Amino acid sequence: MKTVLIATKNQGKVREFEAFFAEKNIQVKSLLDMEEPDDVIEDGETFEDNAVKKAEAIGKANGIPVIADDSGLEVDALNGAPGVYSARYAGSEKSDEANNEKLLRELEGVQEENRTARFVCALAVYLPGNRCHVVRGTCEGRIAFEKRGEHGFGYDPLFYVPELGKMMAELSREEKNQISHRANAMKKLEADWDTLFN
Ligand SMILES: O=P(O)(O)OP(=O)(O)OP(=O)(O)OC[C@H]1O[C@@H](n2cnc3c(O)ncnc32)[C@H](O)[C@@H]1O
Ligand SMILES: [Mg+2]
Repeated sequence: MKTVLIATKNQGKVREFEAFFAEKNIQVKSLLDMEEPDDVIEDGETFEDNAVKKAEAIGKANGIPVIADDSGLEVDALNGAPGVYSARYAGSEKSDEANNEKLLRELEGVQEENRTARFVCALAVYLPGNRCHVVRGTCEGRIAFEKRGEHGFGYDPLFYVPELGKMMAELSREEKNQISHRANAMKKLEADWDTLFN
């Protein structure tokens, strides 16, 4: 069976990629399966910069096809914050709980109609010997006033998806994988699938 290495240490992302690739009969590995993966410093100005940096560093070190995901949340009332700083919004220890609390604090007093936001996902594909290919997917929504839902990860309990009338964290993995920023980025890669993994 073909294998793709996802250059991430985020278990939530890994589970979503496993569901995507199960359909294609491609096995998913991640940095969580490796003993001492290289640490890649995410100091890019854009999601794309960081995704390419992660994919190239891990791909070159291992000599196999790699997909890296750099993602985050852009909130309009906060001028696009937390953006590329989404993982460490509330501090260097990367806590989803603390990030969500900070987001609610920063949006105190902001009315529902002004709480528009989007999830963004840049996916970079590295194939040995080739230059990285990068795509972007987004998902539009609104930041709620309190957390709801048990599924997903990260900012999902605060992200309301108007077209479904539910929070992202209220969607099953299958439902999220139809509409998410990651799903929309994966759809853009689909066209290149045959060349990427033949
Ligand atoms: O860099 P890797 O190892 O992939 O893992 P990470 O968790 O550090 O991932 P990022 O650098 O891409 O930071 C993404 C941030 O955006 C959040 N995020 C990304 N995708 C999300 C999703 O589908 N739902 C909720 N939050 C998400 C996530 O919780 C992080 O806080
Ligand atoms: Mg990261």
